[in-house]
Amino acid sequence: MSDEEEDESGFKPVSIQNTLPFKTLYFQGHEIVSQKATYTVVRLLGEGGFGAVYLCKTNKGTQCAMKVEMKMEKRKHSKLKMEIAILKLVGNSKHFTKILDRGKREKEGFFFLAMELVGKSLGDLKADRAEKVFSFGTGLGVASQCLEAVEELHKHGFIHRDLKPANYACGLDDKRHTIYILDFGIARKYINAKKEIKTPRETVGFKGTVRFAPLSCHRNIEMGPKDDCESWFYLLLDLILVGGLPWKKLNEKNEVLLAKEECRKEKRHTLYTGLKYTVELNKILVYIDSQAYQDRIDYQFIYKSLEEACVSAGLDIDAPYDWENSKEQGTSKEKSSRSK
Ligand SMILES: Nc1ncnc2c1ncn2[C@@H]1O[C@H](COP(=O)(O)OP(=O)(O)OP(=O)(O)O)[C@@H](O)[C@H]1O
Repeated sequence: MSDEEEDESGFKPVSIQNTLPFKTLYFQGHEIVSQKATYTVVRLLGEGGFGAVYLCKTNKGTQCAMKVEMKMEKRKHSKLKMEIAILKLVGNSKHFTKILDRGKREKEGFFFLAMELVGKSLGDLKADRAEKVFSFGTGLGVASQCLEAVEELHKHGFIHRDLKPANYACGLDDKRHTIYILDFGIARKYINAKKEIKTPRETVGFKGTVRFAPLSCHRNIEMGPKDDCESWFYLLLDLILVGGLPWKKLNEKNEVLLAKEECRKEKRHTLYTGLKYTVELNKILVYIDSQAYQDRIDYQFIYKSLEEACVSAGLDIDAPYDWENSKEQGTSKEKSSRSK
């Protein structure tokens, strides 16, 4: 992420009036007042390295998710600033949460983003299942929507670089069949001001999550749209493989790289352990692996292959998802915090 990109965010914070220090936001009932609304913290939804996401209630009686990030002098790049820039750019796109409000508290040093509240993450939804994976039909249907979100992001000149089940969630109420993409903290612009693909840098540091990282990331090579597609493919397998990805139990980056490389050769079959309908899935991986940094992705080919895999299995890719068949509703971590 370059400084030039940070400037492109167009982030114009609105100052909010509140004098309580950042840490008190952790308490239920704490109020954040902006020019638009008063937000009351209901509960913590999740915490990251530099901030947290809260479930908030507005003075108009609606609910929203509020992401708060500490402003750190030493950090060059604000993750939240990047998230706001991307959400602004994609506008009302189906797979992205809408921005409701945003601002900055200069004195206490934090930024906030109030956004549309969504439901549980794919990681949490999967954990709710007895077998800890989705059914084949749900997995492929959900993965297809996950790719639509990535396609939209790529269309706007960004790559995500951290695709994984925890960074996607289902919607609430009548949006339970819609998948949302979250967390653009390490996204990168791969298109320059002239709308050309940026010249790849000679070497790039590791970014993202080891389990879902593409080969290029392990090898310190510049990532492009096809690398997001590779991470997306690991995500798809993670949603449906009962034993998880073959490198699930490995922690060391180089061991994981080796396992990913082996799955391209003699150990190909270990990628699909327990799956019955693998021809179309393997066709997708062959296609992704044939792409280079600068290539334009044929997303339609991938959607079509997913549909064909469902047809082979006698399933409808648009059928209701596993969680739509259960009555349970709720935002991320709600279940675990209720059961504590
Ligand atoms: N709009 C939203 N509605 C409901 N829950 C959300 C929303 N946005 C994020 N969350 C939840 O909040 C938690 C933290 O979200 P997210 O990963 O975006 O935060 P983060 O601080 O960037 O985390 P990290 O630093 O680990 O990447 C996750 O459990 C996520 O599902």
